Amino acid sequence: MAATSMEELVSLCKRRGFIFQGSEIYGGLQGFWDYGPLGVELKNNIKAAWWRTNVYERDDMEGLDASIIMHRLVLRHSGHEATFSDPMVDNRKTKKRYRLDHLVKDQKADVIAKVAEAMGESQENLPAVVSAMMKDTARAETALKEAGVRDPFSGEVGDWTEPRPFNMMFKTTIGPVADEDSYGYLRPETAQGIFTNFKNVVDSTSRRLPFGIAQIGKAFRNEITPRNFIFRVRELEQMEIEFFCAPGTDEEWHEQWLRARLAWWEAQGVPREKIQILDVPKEDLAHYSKRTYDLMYDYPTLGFEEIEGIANRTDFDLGSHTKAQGDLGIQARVEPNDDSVAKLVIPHPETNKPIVPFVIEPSAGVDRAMLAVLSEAYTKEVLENGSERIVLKLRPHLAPLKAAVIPLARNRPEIVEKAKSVKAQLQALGLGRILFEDSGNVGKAYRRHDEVGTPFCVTIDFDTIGQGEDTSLHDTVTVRDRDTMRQERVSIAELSTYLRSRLS
Ligand SMILES: Nc1ncnc2c1ncn2[C@@H]1O[C@H](COP(=O)(O)OP(=O)(O)OP(=O)(O)O)[C@@H](O)[C@H]1O
Repeated sequence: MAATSMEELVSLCKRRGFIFQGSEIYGGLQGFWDYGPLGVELKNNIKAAWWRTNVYERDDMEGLDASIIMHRLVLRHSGHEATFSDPMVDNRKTKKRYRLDHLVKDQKADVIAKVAEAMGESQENLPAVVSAMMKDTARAETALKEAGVRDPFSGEVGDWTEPRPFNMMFKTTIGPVADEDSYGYLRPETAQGIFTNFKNVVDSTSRRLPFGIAQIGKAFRNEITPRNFIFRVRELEQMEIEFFCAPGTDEEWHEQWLRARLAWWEAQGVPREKIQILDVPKEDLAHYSKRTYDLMYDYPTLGFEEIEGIANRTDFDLGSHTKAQGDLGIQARVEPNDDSVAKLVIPHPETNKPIVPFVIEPSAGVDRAMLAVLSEAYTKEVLENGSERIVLKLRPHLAPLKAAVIPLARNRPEIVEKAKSVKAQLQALGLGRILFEDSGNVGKAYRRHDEVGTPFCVTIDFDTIGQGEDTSLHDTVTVRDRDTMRQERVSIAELSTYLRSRLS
């Protein structure tokens, strides 16, 4: 089972401390979210699972953590200054601003058909319609008005401007003097830090082709209309791999990474049938891409939307950032670069001649991963007594809390002390966070831990301390399983092995 609406996820996340609105006590800041006590654990677990699979379990990968603020020349030569933009349109009446493709997509079918017809494109191919609008913006303005495109804010037909490109990078001044040259950018993707460090990593690790560099970190995009909870945010986190290979082997590596990434999503509880592979049509490809597979996950309420892009970026990036471009046989069309001081080459595995390698880039969003994982885990069950329970059936390695240790009576020091010592014993296993939970009401604690996906609740009672009716239960605890709700009596001596085998 999975969540059926975004609202139930939003509500659970707020109620249980996964995700809060950023700057909430001052009215909130649109497109920014804060991860609460359980959110930070789930997020860390997702990132750790990704790092384990893509760095530790492979022999052809290195890790990196590059800085967020980058030299403006990096983003100039990457192409972002010129092209990292979304089409934007304003409604003069409401002063609201929209991303053109989102605005058109959200209209009624007959309105979309009229816009498409005016632009001479098929209504089935929205990217083509939008691209035609950006090529002939005067015609686009007329098309928006004549088709009766409504403003989602007011519900009324808008007085639309000509659409224009809006650059999504956040600019910031660096240092105490704000002059023309003292600005940099917050990176809009982590990838550029990998390209600019290519030579450093090769020189310091003696890597040869094929090999990759992995990075997890924040990226910033001034999205025109951030929306749908953490699906489209302005401060996001990415898990990116740039995998370098010899030209001619790129297509095979692209396929291999597609398979590897689908397997990873499945291991996080996101089943194969909930992901569609979009082989992005040639006309919609980013300027650097030879081919891109977008993995589209079936989000509640939203439907199939991108969770990860796997792009063949050819030799465009390193070719754009290298010096001596003319000597290197670069295949992509790159802009001249007179600023770079490094030659970004590596020996060809067969000829040993220095080449600019091709790049395969699997790029996934942490926030969108979190939403998918939460959505898949979200389960509503009707119990035998007719009551309903919400349970997050997260894979144990992702669960924010691995176990809760609950003293049955919080006013009995022997029970509380025993519970604390059991908590310390389990915490020392290094499986993740174990919670000491003395809220007093075991039934309520079970409910709460079902909702946040804690795989096991361990209860310490009078039997545990040898004061129950059955003295043979001395030094045993009750372990309740989240999914089956079955309770088992387990001796404290065996508890570590019991939990370790079920949690790892
Ligand atoms: N604004 C955002 N909010 C949350 N995650 C994002 C955002 N933009 C990108 N991502 C994540 O980063 C990944 C790689 O970024 P990429 O540039 O390929 O996205 P994109 O094609 O611009 O996404 P979209 O078309 O949805 O704007 C995406 O698959 C997504 O998981």
